[in-house]
Amino acid sequence: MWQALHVADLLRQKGAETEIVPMVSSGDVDLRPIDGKRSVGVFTKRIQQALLDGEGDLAVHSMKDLPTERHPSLRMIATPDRETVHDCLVTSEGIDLDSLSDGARIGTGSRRRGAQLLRVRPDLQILPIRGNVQTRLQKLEAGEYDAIVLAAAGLERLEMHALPRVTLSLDIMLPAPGQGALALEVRSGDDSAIDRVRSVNVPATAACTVAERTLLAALHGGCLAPIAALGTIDQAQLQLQARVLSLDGQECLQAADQLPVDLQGDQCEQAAAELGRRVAADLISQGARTLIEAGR
Ligand SMILES: NCc1[nH]cc(CCC(=O)O)c1CC(=O)O
Repeated sequence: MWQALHVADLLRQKGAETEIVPMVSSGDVDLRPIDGKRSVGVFTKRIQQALLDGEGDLAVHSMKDLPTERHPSLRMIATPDRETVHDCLVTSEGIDLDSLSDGARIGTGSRRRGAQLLRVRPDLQILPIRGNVQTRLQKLEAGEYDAIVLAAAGLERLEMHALPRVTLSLDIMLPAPGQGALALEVRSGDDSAIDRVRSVNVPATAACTVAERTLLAALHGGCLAPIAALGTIDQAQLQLQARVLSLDGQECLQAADQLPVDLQGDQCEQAAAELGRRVAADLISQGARTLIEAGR
């Protein structure tokens, strides 16, 4: 809801009025453990169906929840400003990773988060957790876990500034492709929506996230694999760093590369995609496919 209202606000600044159509996704209500096929697209499918059925004209997704395989009748056409990309450790005391007791119970259903934590703290117990941010916080509070890992973006959007949490550094926890960014999707061919929605696109965010998502797609990992990637722009250079891990964190392949981009140019997203493919190829040459297969 926050994200939809935010996009409505951005569109209003560009002179376009909108109406919010609230919806509950299965990711909000299905609390069963994460499982291969069933868990792909749980936060986005319901909303995409509403677009296809004409219940709405614009879908607002968390980009990291949106599978990379595109629907033939839908188009992701804009990526507004990005929130913080980091993950953070949430505990009742606000302690850091080093201060967690030996064998502490960590709630995360994300293989990417679990593997990166185990890489630096092999003693931790990684336990499944599901639901939206509020549900996960309730489970922490109830004592089911000693800590949980959440995206800073979600907490900042929900204005949970008082929540005891520490930011995990990028050396320890590289984010999911698209983390902190929004994906705006419309029906392909809906030219009036496309024109208006394009006006809130931020080219720098689009370039970074295209690189991250192209890498993810090239690895055929799907959104559940232990794959982390982050694109950044510094002095007209687009940089992409990425990691593929074994589930126990004992193996960790890393790659990074960069190329010059012209954010005003119309070739920018193609260049970003090229960078994503290049970094993916590097990881594949190091054996990423085997790690990803083993982690299924
Ligand atoms: N999988 C749920 C989800 N989807 C997007 C966010 C956070 C906001 C974002 O990354 O854009 C979250 C919660 C979390 O991972 O902590």
